[in-house]
Parts: sequence; C-alpha cells; structure tokens
Amino acid sequence: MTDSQTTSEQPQPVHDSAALQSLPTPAELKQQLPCPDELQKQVEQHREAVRAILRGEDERLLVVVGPCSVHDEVAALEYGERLAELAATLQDRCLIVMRAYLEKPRTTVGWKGLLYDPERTGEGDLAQGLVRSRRLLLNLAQLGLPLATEALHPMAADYLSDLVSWTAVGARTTESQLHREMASQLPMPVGFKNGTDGSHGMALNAMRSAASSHYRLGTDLHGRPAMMQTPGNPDTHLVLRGGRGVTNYDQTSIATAQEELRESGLNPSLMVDCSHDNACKEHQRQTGIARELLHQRQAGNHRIVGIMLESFLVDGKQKDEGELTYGQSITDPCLGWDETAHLLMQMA
Ligand SMILES: O=C[C@H](O)[C@H](O)COP(=O)(O)O
Ligand SMILES: C=C(OP(=O)(O)O)C(=O)O
Repeated sequence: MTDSQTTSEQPQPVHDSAALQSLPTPAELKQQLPCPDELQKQVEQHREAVRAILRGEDERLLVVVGPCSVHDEVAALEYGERLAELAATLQDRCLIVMRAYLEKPRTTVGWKGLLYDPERTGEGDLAQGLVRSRRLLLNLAQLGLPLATEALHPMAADYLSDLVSWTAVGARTTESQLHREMASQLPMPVGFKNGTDGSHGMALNAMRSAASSHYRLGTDLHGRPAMMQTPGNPDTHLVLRGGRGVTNYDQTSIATAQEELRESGLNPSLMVDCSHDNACKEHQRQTGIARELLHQRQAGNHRIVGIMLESFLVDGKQKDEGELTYGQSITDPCLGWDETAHLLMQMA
C-alpha cells in the first residue's frame, strides 16, 4: 500500500473555519445541570394545568407574563421571586406562567438572546449561553413557577424543553415546516402566533401540521443526527398578537378567529398577546387590552383562555446609550412590576 492510498482511506481531520466552538450535547448539558425528579414532576403538573385550561376544564385565566427577553439572570430571578409570590396569591383565579425568553427572533439583525450572546458582545458565546440558560431555567423552576419560552432554534429546544411548561412559536416562524415538526415533538402545549402581517391562517395550518406525526431530521440526545418520529402535539392553540398596524384583540377579530378554528376542527381556545402589534409596541396599552379581554370573558367568551403580557421590574426599555438600568428590558418595552402586579390583582 502506498502512502497516498493510506492517506485517502483514513478519515481526514476537518478544518471547519465556520465552527467556532464545540458545544456539549443535550445529554452532556443535562448531566452537568440535571433536572431533579421532583422538579420534573412539577413541570409535568404545570403542563397538565395548562392543558386543562386549553380544554376548558379549568376556568382560570392563563397568564404568560415576564420580560420580553432575559439579559440579566439576577434581575430575572428577582422578577421570578416576586412573580412566584403573586402567582401563589392569585392561584385560584389565574395560572401564572413566567416568560423566560432566551432566544429572540429578529426582524433583521440584533441581539439574539442570552442563549446566543450572554455577554452581549456581538460575538456570541453559545457554550456559555447554553449553560447559563439552562441554569436560569432550573433556578426559576425551583421557585415553583411554570415557565414559558419561544422555541426558535429546534436544536436549542433539545437542551431546555424539559424545564418548560408552555412554548410559543413566534410570528416569524409559525409558517416554517421545521417549527411545526418541532412543535409536533415538544412535550408541552404550544401556542402558534399569528403572522407578522396579522393574518392567522398560517397559525391554523401550523396547528394542523403540529397535531400530526412527522418524520423529521433531528439529533438524538447524544447529538448524533437521527431520523426522528414525532408523536404529534394535541395541545396547540392560536395566539393573536396583531400585525402591521392591525390589532386583533377586539371582539369581532377574536370571534372570527374562533369561528375559523371551529370550522377547521381545531380548539377555539386561544390566547391574546397584549403586547407586540396589539399594543403597537406601546407597552402601557397592555393594561387596557387586558381589561378589554377580561370584559369579553365576562360577556361569555370563555374560550379566551389566556393572555400574554410583557413585563419586567422597571417600566419601558433601555435607552440606546449609557449605563444599563437594572431590571429594564433591552428588547421591547415592558410594563413595570408595580403596574403588572396591580393589573393582575385587579383582574383576579
Ligand atoms: O419580541 C421582541 C421583538 O418584537 C422581536 O424579537 C423582533 O424584534 P426586532 O423587530 O427589534 O428585531
Ligand atoms: C417575539 C415575540 O413575539 P412575536 O413572535 O409575536 O413577535 C415575543 O413574544 O417575544
């Protein structure tokens, strides 16, 4: 055998200049930061509680509330502690789930969330981001809170989804087949947002697709590429968030959406996002929208089962320049804590 034959038959080392960091597999990260059995049971109970609300078996209002994005774990934990206390007080009327959003979809470019760039250098550090994201979810779940995230990258869900009780597929990804396949595999209820143009047909298609079983390209727990078979997710629902200057939290828009859901044989229970295009990105509008939704429920539309609020310790969002304000959003503007607590207590 010549030297050249030997070389061509041996695996060649790969010099992949695009691969900046090797990352742990989901199994390795879970070994490093395991979810104790008791906590796993708690997460499963929270998921079941959300399912009961979606099925109309539990009349409490599902409230998904918290920062637009988490950029500072200390502030997120302080928010979580306050929210856990409020959630316990209001538990007879509301099931409060904390937004712990670690991945941000961007219209063009921008900071992509703690998971991608925890130090916000613009360079990214997924190795650190994955560890810090999982640790934060563990710490928040230990407070007794059900947690919500947006599942943006299907691979990221493999690292975190065991700790999450409710998941959003966002307005920018609802139409994506990959996200529908992912939702079909996720073990918790999934809300599909209407598209950024305000139309909800794509979310209804997403619900149908996610309810089916799929074969999909994925990775097993050890990170090896695998052909996966998804079970289908029976617990999806529509989330109305407005779009392109059009709001859809009014009585007619909601009734129309519910009619279409029924005609498609889908669950008419839906959530309304009081922020984003429904609030025209003016965070204070969220309180009025939440109250309007409460009136619609009181007037008999019990299939408005949930609301979403963007809220953090401090009202508004950070200024572009200068020192960061502790507890204030670096992405979309949020309601402050006092206003949030006041609103939820009044609603309950
Ligand atoms: O929820 C947050 C934002 O609305 C979403 O991430 C899009 O942000 P962008 O339009 O600022 O990129
Ligand atoms: C990005 C979000 O929402 P949407 O997909 O509705 O824009 C969000 O809830 O953070």
